Amino acid sequence: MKLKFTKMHGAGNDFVVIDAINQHIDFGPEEWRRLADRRFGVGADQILVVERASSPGVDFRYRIFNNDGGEVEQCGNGSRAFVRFVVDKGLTRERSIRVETMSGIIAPRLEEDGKVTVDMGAPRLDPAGVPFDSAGLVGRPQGVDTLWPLALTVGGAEQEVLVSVVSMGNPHAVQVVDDVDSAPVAETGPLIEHHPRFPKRVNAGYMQVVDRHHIRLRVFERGAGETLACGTGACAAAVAGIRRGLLDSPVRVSARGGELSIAWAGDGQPVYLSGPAVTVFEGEIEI
Ligand SMILES: N[C@H](CCC[C@H](N)C(=O)O)C(=O)O
Repeated sequence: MKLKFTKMHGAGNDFVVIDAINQHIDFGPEEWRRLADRRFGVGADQILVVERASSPGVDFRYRIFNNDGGEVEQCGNGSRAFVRFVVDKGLTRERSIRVETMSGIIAPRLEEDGKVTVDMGAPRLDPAGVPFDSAGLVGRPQGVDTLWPLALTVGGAEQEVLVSVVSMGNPHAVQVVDDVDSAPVAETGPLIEHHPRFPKRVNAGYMQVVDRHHIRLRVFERGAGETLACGTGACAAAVAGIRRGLLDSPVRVSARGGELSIAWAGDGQPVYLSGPAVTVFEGEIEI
């Protein structure tokens, strides 16, 4: 079939966005994976599929597929691209939208300056909520957060990495590093992503604290590898840093692809993510 799509990015985290309201899409994981492939398809970190909502009081539903074709619960940068898309396509006249995702309702808002702020909902930090298997592990209390030791085998040598586990609807394991540029993201990112203690795999965050209101962040994403920015990863890192007493809200997050801003008022409160959403080109592909 001929498929119309829009190529977008949020701070360098790139997407293929599909209008599934005006196009009938009946793809499986293989088609999503081929569409996201950077050689055999259009290429993107994630595919975003825009549908009419099925629940009352909600405007849209959007589904998220990683580069590996797997459907996932949440995408922070994607939620901003989604808003830019539905406004630019005239699918809504609203600027504040309630949208249903696999992990619940989020509320993005298109600001006058073109940035988008998203109420990403409240984080979960209990292992069952992530999901994370903490059986037999002794957590290391750090402030009001707990650090969990992950045993990794890197180059044949055993090492232990201490991570905060946070769910933003999707799972994150965040560690503090001295310098993100020299952090072993390529070596340990895949090992953390596939660690047996994360039954649904996990996004691996590497956070460098610049000051109490600023971090540098790299994320090896579940199902996509290292991306230039990760919205939910930025939320998870800011939450972990605030709970550990290392950061104060708001937190400026410098990713390799651009700047994001996170605000969080503490336990049980929603995390607000702000940042850019850019349309790169429109296209059509036979798939
Ligand atoms: N790789 C993520 C989904 C995309 C999240 C990221 N692109 C964002 O902006 O939040 C996962 O498997 O949970």
